[in-house]
Amino acid sequence: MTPQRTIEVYDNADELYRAAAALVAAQLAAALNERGRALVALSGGSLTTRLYPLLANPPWRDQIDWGGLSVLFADERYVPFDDAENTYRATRQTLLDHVPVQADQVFPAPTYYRDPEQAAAIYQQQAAALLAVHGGAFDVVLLGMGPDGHTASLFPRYPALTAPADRLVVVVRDAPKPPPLRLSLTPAALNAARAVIFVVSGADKAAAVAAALAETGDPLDQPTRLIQPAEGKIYWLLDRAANPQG
Ligand SMILES: O=C1O[C@H](COP(=O)(O)O)[C@@H](O)[C@H](O)[C@H]1O
Repeated sequence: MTPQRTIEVYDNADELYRAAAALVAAQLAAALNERGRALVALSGGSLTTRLYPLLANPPWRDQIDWGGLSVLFADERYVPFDDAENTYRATRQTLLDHVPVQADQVFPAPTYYRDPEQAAAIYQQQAAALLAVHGGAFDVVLLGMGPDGHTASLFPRYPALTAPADRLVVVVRDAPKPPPLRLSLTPAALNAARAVIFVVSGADKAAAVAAALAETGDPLDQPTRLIQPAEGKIYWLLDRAANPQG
């Protein structure tokens, strides 16, 4: 089934991120209201500096019953928790340390294992267990996109794109964007979602947005096209600079 897709374009980045905060808060509030709990997968990069500080503050912070939330990461850079590149660290600094979420509600990717394959296996178990508790789906998967079209740590033409359907987490080696070693949820895992929200800002991403929204071309060249939650909705929130139509 093709998911329902909504594209919204905002005049500038400030408006984009405010709209994204409103949408994320509304989706999580609705899930919490309906089921008493919600599962979210968070991404890193610009979302940590632009979106998460908004969610950590009124009015959006007050719309979410944080006690019912479980938090996973769509991807993680394979660096220690105290490394400036670590997404869990950045997310704590800009969001999680500022909202009433307890440590046992947050599931950082365990990048402290010497063997990343072991870390991926453990993160896979955690993701599977959380999905089972949450009815088999994330309530919200929050994604960015790089100028090369990568999303989470799914880079064009990388083996992670064709991971078997029962794999939820993969190790990504030699990523073209540093740091080179990463963990990522797979397309199959990200597609187990009631809502996927892409938030994309900046003129350097307009060409990748055009390819992402196109119906033609090889999806392995454009990983975002593999994100098609059969039972969910997709939102593309763009600022005018990132919109291929301007
Ligand atoms: O490396 C990453 O890049 C993507 C996109 O980041 P952005 O800064 O261009 O928005 C991000 O979504 C992902 O989580 C991160 O690991």
